[in-house]
Amino acid sequence: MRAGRSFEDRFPATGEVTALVQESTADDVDAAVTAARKALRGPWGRMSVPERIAILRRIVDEVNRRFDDFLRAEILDTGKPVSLARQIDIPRGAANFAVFADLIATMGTEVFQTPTPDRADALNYTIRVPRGVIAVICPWNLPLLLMTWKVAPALACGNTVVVKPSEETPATAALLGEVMNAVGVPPGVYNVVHGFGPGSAGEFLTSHPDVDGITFTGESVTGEAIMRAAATGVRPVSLELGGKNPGLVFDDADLDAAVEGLSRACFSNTGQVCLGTERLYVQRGIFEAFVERFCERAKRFRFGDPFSNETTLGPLVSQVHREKVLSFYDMARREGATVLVGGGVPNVPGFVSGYWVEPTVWTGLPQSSPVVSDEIFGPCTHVMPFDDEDEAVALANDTRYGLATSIWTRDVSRAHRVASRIEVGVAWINCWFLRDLRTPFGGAKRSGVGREGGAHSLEFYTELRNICVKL
Ligand SMILES: NC(=O)c1ccc[n+]([C@@H]2O[C@H](COP(=O)([O-])OP(=O)(O)OC[C@H]3O[C@@H](n4cnc5c(N)ncnc54)[C@H](O)[C@@H]3O)[C@@H](O)[C@H]2O)c1
Ligand SMILES: O=C/C=C/C=C(\O)C(=O)O
Repeated sequence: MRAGRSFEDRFPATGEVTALVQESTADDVDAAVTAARKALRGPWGRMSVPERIAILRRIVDEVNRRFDDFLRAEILDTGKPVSLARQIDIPRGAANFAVFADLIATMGTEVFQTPTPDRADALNYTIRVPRGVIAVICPWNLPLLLMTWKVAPALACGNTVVVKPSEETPATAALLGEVMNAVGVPPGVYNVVHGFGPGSAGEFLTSHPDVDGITFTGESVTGEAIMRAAATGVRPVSLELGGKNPGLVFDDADLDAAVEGLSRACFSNTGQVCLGTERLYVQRGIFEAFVERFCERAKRFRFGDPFSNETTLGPLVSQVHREKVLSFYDMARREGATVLVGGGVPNVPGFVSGYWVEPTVWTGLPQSSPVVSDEIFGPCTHVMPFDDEDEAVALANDTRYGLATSIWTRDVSRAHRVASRIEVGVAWINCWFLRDLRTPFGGAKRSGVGREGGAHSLEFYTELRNICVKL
């Protein structure tokens, strides 16, 4: 790192500055990309697949050995409760490397025997080669999980990476660098640059001509900017973007399970999950009963010290994000919503300057309200009744986004029928965020481009080369 500006990293539960982070300059980004290119041509590029797999497995072990360091860093950056980070963020950070080590160990490619006029035939076979230097641009909501979700398949496939974590959550990407060094990942394979988007490290990286592909998770408008940057030089992108995900509850659903599952979908990680639910549609016959129980459940979340096991809901990630979420809380009120739960800022003793907001449930708004159509990314949801299946599907699909849905019914036929009609990349039936990392993951419509997960990740992280040999 050379001289440049620095920026503050804050603990969202108190607003206290926990670190000063050096902002990478255009020269730093260039040095990182150059190092990544050089590493491709060095020992990493010549390494056999079993050797790479062995390194990936050592990464898993080292992340697990330093579990508590990762846990603490992630909590200080995000403010999320320790119970959540211990169960989801850090284990998944390690698991991502294990899954792609397994995948790459067993992947085959296709072969065709092609008839020729002399009847000797030809063989067409396909090999996968690394795409090259991959830029990995990450959001702040699940920093380690979403970063390793991209870095693991990139490295498994033999690429090198330059990672730009979110400016809100820089710590675990830096810690992972220590892990890479400790387990013998060659220099230049995993690089981290820090900073913001426009006019900073994000833009420097995505517009760098020696980057071969860009994988991004974040907001849809940022995805558009990144796609424009990628157009220069015709670089491929993989985009996992925003959502306004619908949850559907039919009148034959297991109500207890639906209330529990959807309360996680709406509120866990303080609503800052791209797959989370911000629109609930409930069949009219059970509307009152569902809403009553759902609101009761929403009131049971406990704010407090993110490091305490008792805490089930943390603050939002930043003051700026809190202003955005609260502006939607105001708008809902102005537009005449009935506020069933929350709608404001809680008093959290000992943490009064943290970025807290209450879990919030509204009814009574039309589909056209921005509260019902725009991604808020907070612990809030609007609930609306529907009469039949066709109406539920139409309401669910009435959106620019298409990331995920969660459907609750005991009617097996209906469950499959509805899931296949909702325009999303990921449909869950009687569950939410039940992830099998071998499955395709991504969004339809404005929620993204491409799919990552299992073998689907290879579509982005490798280039296919077809070889035709005349026999
Ligand atoms: N589909 C998914 O898998 C998924 C997963 C998690 C989050 N998200 C989405 O992410 C959003 C929340 O995350 P966020 O606020 O960090 O997103 P964001 O788009 O504001 O920022 C994401 C990253 O992009 C960088 N960036 C911003 N502008 C850039 C530019 N012009 N060029 C290059 N880089 C730039 C940021 O610095 C950050 O690292 C929500 O919209 C959420 O739905 C989607
Ligand atoms: O906020 C979005 C959460 C995305 C989750 C994943 O990408 C995953 O589970 O791999």
